[in-house]
Amino acid sequence: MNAIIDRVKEDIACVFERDPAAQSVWEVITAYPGFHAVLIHRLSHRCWTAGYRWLARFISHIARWLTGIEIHPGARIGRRFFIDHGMGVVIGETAVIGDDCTLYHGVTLGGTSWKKGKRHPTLHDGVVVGAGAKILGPIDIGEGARVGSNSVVLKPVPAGATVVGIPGHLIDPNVKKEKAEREAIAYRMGFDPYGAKADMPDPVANAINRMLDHIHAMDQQLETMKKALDEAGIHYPEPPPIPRLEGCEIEDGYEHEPKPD
Ligand SMILES: CC(=O)SCCNC(=O)CCNC(=O)[C@H](O)C(C)(C)COP(=O)(O)OP(=O)(O)OC[C@H]1O[C@@H](n2cnc3c(N)ncnc32)[C@H](O)[C@@H]1OP(=O)(O)O
Ligand SMILES: N[C@@H](CO)C(=O)O
Repeated sequence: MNAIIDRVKEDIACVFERDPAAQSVWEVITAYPGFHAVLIHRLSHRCWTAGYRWLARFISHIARWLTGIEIHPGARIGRRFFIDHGMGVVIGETAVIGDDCTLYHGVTLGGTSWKKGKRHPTLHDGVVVGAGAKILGPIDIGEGARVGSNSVVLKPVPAGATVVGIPGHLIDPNVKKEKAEREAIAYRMGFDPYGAKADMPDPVANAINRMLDHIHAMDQQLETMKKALDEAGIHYPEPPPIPRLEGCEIEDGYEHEPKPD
């Protein structure tokens, strides 16, 4: 019994970690359909595994009425699972969800086949699935991966990756890094990197972009040379650290000044 209470406490605590709108424990207990759905699923799943299959289905059907969230009682769900908002979430029979996963409303963990057997996705620990996303088929979504809202994901996603779009494609971390760098430089020079329209080229931005391309090419050449020297066992003096501006935050290895509102 204590173990059950501890789990419920965890289910409540994780809402505060992942929803800035959460006000109080009383609010979570009384007004969070995702919390209700998970609680009822834990009961229906027990009935399912104990062989009371109709009862399990009936309980999950009642939960669907109450919350707008449909979780098949056969689905295996880990600890601290949070469904925010919840309406329209559908989780199939053979879905497996690890610990600390989060779903938003409208998410489907669905199948693409009419054959029995494993046909729904497996979400590893810490996966976040954005509103309206559909993950279809017996595919693995790796630990800590993020699925963008409204994506349709049909292929496995590696741990830590972010996937967006239809069909889902991975966001290239290098492209993201480069974008952050361009933004940081643009803000430092006092202009909005999103201000210039595509049909009105900005000569300053173009000049900076060309400089950045050049710096990237040099970076890559230096990396290749360092690697070759390392492989050949040739020692070289460590380069001095890159000077950082005071007060800047470092993210992804780049300096960021606070963005203007
Ligand atoms: C009431 C409520 O608030 S309910 C809460 C609803 N919120 C959600 O469902 C959150 C889901 N989160 C997302 O969709 C996020 O966009 C994430 C996690 C996929 C990506 O976030 P970040 O890693 O910060 O990526 P970032 O915003 O820098 O975008 C990277 C690229 O992906 C694109 N992108 C981001 N999200 C999506 C999406 N859902 N679909 C298509 N493209 C997307 C961006 O446009 C950008 O492309 P660009 O480099 O060509 O400009
Ligand atoms: N509940 C989350 C998403 O809507 C927030 O308020 O940010």
